[in-house]
Amino acid sequence: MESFEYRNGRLFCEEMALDTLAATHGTPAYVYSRDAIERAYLAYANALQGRGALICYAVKANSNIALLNLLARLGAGFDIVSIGELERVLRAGGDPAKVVFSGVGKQADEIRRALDVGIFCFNIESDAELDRVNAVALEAGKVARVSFRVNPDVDAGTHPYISTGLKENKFGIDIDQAIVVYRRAAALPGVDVVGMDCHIGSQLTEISPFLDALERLLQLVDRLQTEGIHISHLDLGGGLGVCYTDETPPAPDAFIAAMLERLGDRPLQLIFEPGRSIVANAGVLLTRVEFLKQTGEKNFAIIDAAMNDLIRPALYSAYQEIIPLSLRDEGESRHWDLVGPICETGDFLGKDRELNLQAGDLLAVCSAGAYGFVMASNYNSRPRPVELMVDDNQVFVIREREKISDLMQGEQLLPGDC
Ligand SMILES: Cc1ncc(COP(=O)(O)O)c(C=O)c1O
Ligand SMILES: N[C@@H](CCCC[NH3+])C(=O)O
Repeated sequence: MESFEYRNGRLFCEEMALDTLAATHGTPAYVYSRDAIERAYLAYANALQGRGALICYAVKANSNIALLNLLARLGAGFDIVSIGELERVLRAGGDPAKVVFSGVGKQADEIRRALDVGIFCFNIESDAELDRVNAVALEAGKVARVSFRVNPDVDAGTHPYISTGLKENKFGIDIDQAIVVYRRAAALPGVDVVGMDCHIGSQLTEISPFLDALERLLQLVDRLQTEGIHISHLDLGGGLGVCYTDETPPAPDAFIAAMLERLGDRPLQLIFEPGRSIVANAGVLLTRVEFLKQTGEKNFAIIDAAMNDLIRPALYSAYQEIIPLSLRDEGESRHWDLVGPICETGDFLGKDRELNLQAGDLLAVCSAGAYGFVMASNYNSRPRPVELMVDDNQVFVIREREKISDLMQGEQLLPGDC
């Protein structure tokens, strides 16, 4: 996390000391570094320069409109999976002509809205979805540009819950059946077949599964070409991993170079849909130690952030580093389970972490920029945290901390007489 570093024992995000932010804005708090986000995006953009490629940031990873706006200003396109995500992109100044629409269950009103604003392409995931897109487009007097998400049946070597490119997964169209769907689509009047896409999983730390998938897709592109079905773009999805602890995923430029080498001079426009690799290490979750509780068995540090704020540890047993905002010379380190106040045994952000702790200490849960706030909930009626964006020595509140009154918004008591 290059944009986060210790200076004289205090953890900084760019030019802002994080303990100062915690004092001003409270905890738990998500903090993002503008510089880190921009650098991560530019790593892709620079590696693809001159190729006419589209980098469609996967909005699901972190959908705050301030962050989307930063990426839109750099020229990013967006990968969306719902109309809510599309409206965020539009609100953030994103260009609809650079939007791809993924997801297995697009609804008719979502398709209609996406057609209205003129998105780049629908990434279709089934035969039935093709019929729906075709019907909605005809009804609207439009032609939808479509790509088919092919499931290439490759093992991404990642956590089973975030692996998506195996035959047993719900995603995409079986590569062996895809040709039939392409043929059918080519004859439908409401769609224009332009692309092929895949996304084989998330947090991949090796290049080889991507290359395997690409190989299989290219064979299909060639086969379609012999039948007169011309594919003009190839969307290779997202999935590049990041370092949470000791993983060594390829850097975006090495990953892109490997893909480009395999593609050679084929006249295919390339699309990527990175999410995690743009934002994960650009964010931290700040939390405060409320109590230390030592049982005969274990040492628990009860913190003010919980599984509702960051669910990855509970959901995937994901490991995220937890570090102090201020380093301490005196006292001794012990092994702690860092647990939240929620009434669930699974409510932990870290287990067995060696830390020198006292009650009141401030901590940062690292690599929290992706799949952090977006997966937060109000479980146990806990307001969701504030989101802050640091830009050099300035800080901006990009989403206010929720208030207790927000929690009951839209709820109604039953009439007194029933
Ligand atoms: C279709 C699609 N594209 C892109 C992404 C982004 O993936 P990642 O955050 O791993 O880059 C996802 C999520 O896994 C996805 O489902
Ligand atoms: N939410 C997951 C990744 C899922 C990716 C979405 N397709 C995570 O936190 O790792």
